[in-house]
Amino acid sequence: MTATNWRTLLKGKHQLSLRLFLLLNAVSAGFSIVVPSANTQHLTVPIIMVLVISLSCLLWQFVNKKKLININAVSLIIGLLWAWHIYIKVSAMPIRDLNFLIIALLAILFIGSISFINNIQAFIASCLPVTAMILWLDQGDNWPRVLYSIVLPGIGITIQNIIQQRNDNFTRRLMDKLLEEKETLNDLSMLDPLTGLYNRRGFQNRLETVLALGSGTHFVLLLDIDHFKAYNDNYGHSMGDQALTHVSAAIRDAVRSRDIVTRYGGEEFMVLLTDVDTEQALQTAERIRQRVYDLKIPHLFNEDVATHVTTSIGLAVLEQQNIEEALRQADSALYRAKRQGRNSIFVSESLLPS
Ligand SMILES: Nc1nc2c(ncn2[C@@H]2O[C@H](COP(=O)(O)OP(=O)(O)OP(=O)(O)O)[C@@H](O)[C@H]2O)c(=O)[nH]1
Repeated sequence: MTATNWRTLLKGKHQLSLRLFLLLNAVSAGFSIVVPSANTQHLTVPIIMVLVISLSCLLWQFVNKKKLININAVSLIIGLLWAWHIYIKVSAMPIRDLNFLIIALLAILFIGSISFINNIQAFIASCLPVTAMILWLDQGDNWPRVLYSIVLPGIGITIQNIIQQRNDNFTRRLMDKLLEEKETLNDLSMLDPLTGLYNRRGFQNRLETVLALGSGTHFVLLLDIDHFKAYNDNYGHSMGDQALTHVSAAIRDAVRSRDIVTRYGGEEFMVLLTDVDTEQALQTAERIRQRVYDLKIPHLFNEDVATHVTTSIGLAVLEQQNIEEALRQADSALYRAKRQGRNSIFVSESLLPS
C-alpha cells in the first residue's frame, strides 16, 4: 500500500460517512413531515429539499460508486436547509417553543456527530447553520440550556476527533514502517547473502529495467573460478567462501555501476555489460580477469594454470533481448576457455571474425 492508497482509503471512509449522513437526514426529514414535532406548518420547502437532495445524492452515489461528492458542500447545504425549515416553523408559532428548538438542535447535532465523527469540517458545516439559527431565534432567553446543548456534543466530537487523528497517524506510521520493511526484504531477496551481488532473481529484475530502456548493445560475461573444487578440498569450505567474496568484490570493482554483476551459481558469475561495443566488452572482460589474478589468492592446486586463483570467462552479445541465447553462447565460450587451459577469455562464435 502506498500513501496514495492510504488517502484513497480515507476518502472512501469519508464517503461512507456521507452516505450515513444522507440516510439519517432523509429519514429525519421524512419523519418530520409525517410526524411533526410542533403543531405548526410541517411541510416546508426546505424540508422537502432536504428529503429530495438526500435521496438524490444517495441514489447518485449508488449508481456512480467511484465518483466522490463534496462532503463539506453537501453538509453545509443540508445544514442551511434545516436552519431555514426551523426558521419557518418558529415564525409560524404563536409562542416560541423552546422544547422544539432544543429537540431540533439535538437532532441535528446527533446526526452530525454520528455521521462525521472522523470529519470535523463536515460536522461543523452541517451543524453551524442550525446552531446559529437557534441561538438567534432564542435571542438569549435560554442561553444556558441552548449553550449546554451545543457545547457538550461539540467538546465530545472534538476530543473524539483528536483521538481518531492520533489513531490514524499511528496506523499511517505503522504502515510506512511495514512498507519500508517490505522494501528491505524485497531488496534482500534479490541479493546473494555471501557476496552481496545480485542473485538470479535480482538479475532478472534489473534486466527488465535495462531492456525497457532499450538503448545500445549489451554483452553477457560468464565467469567461472578455475579448479575451485580443488581449492575447497584443500583449503576448506570457509576459505572457499572468503575467496568467493574477494573475487566478487574484484569483479564489482572492475565494472561500471550500471553493469549488472550476478552470482549466477556456486562459483560462477555473470555480468551484463550495458551499452558497450565489442571492444569495450573485451577490455572489461580482460580487466576482470586481471583484477582476479592480481588478488593473488594462493591456490597451489590450480593444476597447470597458476599458483593462485584465476578465472575463465565466456563473452557473448545480447541480441534481440534473448538472454537465454546470449547465456547459452557465453557458456559455450566459457567451456572452450576451460578446455583451452583456463585463466583466459573466449568470445562466442558469433563474435569471431568470419
Ligand atoms: N566454498 C564454497 N564453495 C562452493 C560454493 N558454491 C559452490 N562451491 C564449490 O565450487 C566447486 C565447483 O567445482 P566444479 O564445478 O567441479 O568446477 P571446478 O573445480 O571449479 O573446475 P573447473 O570449473 O573446471 O575449473 C564445488 O566444489 C562446489 O562445492 C560456495 O558457496 N562456497
